Amino acid sequence: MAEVGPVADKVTSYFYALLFVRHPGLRPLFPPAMDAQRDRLLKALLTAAEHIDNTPVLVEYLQNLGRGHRKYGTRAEHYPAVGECLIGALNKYADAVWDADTEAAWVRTYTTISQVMIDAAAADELRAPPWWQAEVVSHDLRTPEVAVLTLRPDQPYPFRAGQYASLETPWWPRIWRHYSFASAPRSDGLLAFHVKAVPAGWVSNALVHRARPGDVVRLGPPAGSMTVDHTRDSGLLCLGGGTGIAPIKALVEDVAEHGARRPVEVFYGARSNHDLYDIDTMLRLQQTHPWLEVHPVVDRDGLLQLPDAIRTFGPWTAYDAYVSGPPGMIRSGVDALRGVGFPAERIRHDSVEELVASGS
Ligand SMILES: NC(=O)C1=CN([C@@H]2O[C@H](COP(=O)(O)OP(=O)(O)OC[C@H]3O[C@@H](n4cnc5c(N)ncnc54)[C@H](O)[C@@H]3O)[C@@H](O)[C@H]2O)C=CC1
Repeated sequence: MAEVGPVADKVTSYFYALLFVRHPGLRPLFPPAMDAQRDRLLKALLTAAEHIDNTPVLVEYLQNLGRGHRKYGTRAEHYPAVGECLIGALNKYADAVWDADTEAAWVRTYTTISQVMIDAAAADELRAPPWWQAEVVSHDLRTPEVAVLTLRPDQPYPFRAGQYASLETPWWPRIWRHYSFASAPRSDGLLAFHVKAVPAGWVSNALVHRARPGDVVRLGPPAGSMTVDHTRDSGLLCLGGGTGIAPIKALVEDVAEHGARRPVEVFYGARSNHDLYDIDTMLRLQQTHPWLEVHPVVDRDGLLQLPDAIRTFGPWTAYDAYVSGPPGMIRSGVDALRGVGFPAERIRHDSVEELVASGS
């Protein structure tokens, strides 16, 4: 991987060129514009390499990836074609260090990775569709850029509070973006998402400015491990920045449904009062649940940012932490939590790489 890093862009461009020339039938499985897709392949490889010594984490990551690939129409027989082109591209750009042993090691690695993905997809096929269709049943514009959407899936959609789904709109076929569920599973089966239209964000702009009740989107399977362990009785320290409050609200509902009296402290950060678009809901939840404290944190010209706020409260020794929001906030939130003594294994958040890829 060390040789590949500096020429990563070239490797991925060459890989896709090889793939589409040798296997033109696979082109329709990919989005028309390939820029974000190029990054994704490499991110997946780097994530796999990063966790190579932690088998359970790696296997779970790959299983999720395998299940998630069903919605693209990926089948088991596509994997060898991809592997052959990937190894062709690596060979070309890591020429200086490439020999028969290197090739054999990559073939072994790729075969193992793809087998885990293929097996997970096959197991998933027995219990879930590759994707769900979901109708927009309400669309509530909370600020000029933020909409809260409620969707009705065409069949039951099982998920856990704190997870996210990939979503494709009819206006940008084959372009999928991740959004966290903004509610715990509901008895009426409806799903809620908070979406902020970001500059040049095709999917987010379509969802905020174009989607209306009656429109139908597609959802991939649920993913993500920012979930509550109900076997523990530790408190929850939650940092939600901007639309990152969505999964935090879902976690609060989840704790409420489990009836446990664990303390939950929510720090809800925004750039201005106006951007605290869901504060009324959070304060209503606080009124209903004596174990819940909600602290709005509004940026003061960058002087007090959301992660700084946790230093003024505490101690947090009996808490697990949940962090959700823009990638920069997650990074500084994790730093701040480590700074006040949180061990890494008690901090949960979604992958920053996924968020960077999905923030549009
Ligand atoms: N599961 C998750 O982690 C979720 C993440 N998101 C992400 O949250 C983001 C929401 O964007 P906006 O509402 O525009 O947020 P924003 O840019 O308005 O920021 C929200 C809050 O985070 C703080 N913040 C932002 N950057 C920071 C940094 N580098 N260091 C410290 N604090 C920082 C701000 O001060 C503010 O309090 C999107 O990128 C979206 O993808 C949204 C939903 C769920």
